[in-house]
Amino acid sequence: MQHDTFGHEIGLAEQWLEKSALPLWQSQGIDWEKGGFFDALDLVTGVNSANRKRLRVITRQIYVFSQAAKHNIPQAREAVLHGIDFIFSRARHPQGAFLSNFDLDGNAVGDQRDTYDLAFVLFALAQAYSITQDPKLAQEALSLAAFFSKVLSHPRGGFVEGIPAEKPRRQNPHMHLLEASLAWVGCGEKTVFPALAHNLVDLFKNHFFDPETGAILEYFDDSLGRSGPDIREAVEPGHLFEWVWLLDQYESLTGQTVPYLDQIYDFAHRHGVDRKSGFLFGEIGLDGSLHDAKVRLWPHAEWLRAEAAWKRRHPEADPDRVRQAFTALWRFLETERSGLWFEHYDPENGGFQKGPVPASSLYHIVGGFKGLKIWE
Ligand SMILES: O=P(O)(O)OC[C@H]1O[C@@H](O)[C@@H](O)[C@@H](O)[C@@H]1O
Repeated sequence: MQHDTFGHEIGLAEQWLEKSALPLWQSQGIDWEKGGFFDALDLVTGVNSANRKRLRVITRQIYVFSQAAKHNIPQAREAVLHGIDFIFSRARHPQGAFLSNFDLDGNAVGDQRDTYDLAFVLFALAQAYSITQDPKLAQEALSLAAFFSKVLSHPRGGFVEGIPAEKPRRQNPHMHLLEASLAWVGCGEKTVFPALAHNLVDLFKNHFFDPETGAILEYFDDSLGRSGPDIREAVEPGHLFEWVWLLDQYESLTGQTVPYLDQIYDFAHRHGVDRKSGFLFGEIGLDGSLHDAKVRLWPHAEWLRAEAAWKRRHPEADPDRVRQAFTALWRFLETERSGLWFEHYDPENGGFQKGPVPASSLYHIVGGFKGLKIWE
């Protein structure tokens, strides 16, 4: 039915990406001279406003430009190779894996190897592999996966937070590791990554997911339980939708069924959406109570791709749910300079906050829009 194909939204998304965001982030967001990508652009001038570089952003921008390269956007492939070059030449740690933080010149700052960021390295390698088929990228991914299992795995299940291993343990790095594993499954890897994906979904089922409510908890103790004074009972609606999308991907890539997906989607809708503003809440409790109404852009991009996946799973579902999520995301993009965005919304403090525009969110926006099947 034409009415449900979201042609209007797809048109807006493609136009925003191709005419505004990608040209701007290509000209202002890549440090061709000193390597890597800039961490944030100024909301008004559109030039770099950060004094650091981060592995997280380098890897996420590799995803953005890989998607753009598949759509033949000029210089996108070069941007991907530029990012990969930074990871291999500047970020490699002598004892294995990759460092997280750098100064503007690309010199390492500190010694941290962060599990969340390393999951994104695996993800970025898959993205670059999908456009180059370079076997070196697959070898690097397999050796990083071996580092995960030999060095980062936690004796009580899952993975430590990094080296050094911070507390509390979180579902978040595991979620992104599942995303990375599925990206490699999508590239045709048949042994290491399908097994890792199954292992992570088991972990999800046994620890992160709360079967009584349909919620997903964020923080855990050493045994991935929830006891101890430091373990906050927090649920992030953005992550609920992110898991809906990921578990849908897991089902279609592995053929396994995930019976509790509907429960998560229902919990997210029942408690995660602020009916007054039309945005998601930043954080809620296990009982659905409001913890924090302040919210970032990225949860809305995850909301959009979850709704788009949901509509494909349930063709009879109300298409307005997809439009509602699109509208929420779109409102973050309505800045004076198209291609930039407001990152923070605070309903108690004047709505959108006019701060620096973090590069880390472009990955979410592209992912959200791709959920609508743009560029296909
Ligand atoms: O490092 P920044 O830019 O804050 O991004 C980090 C944030 O990214 C998002 O994708 C989510 O995974 C959040 O849970 C995370 O806190």
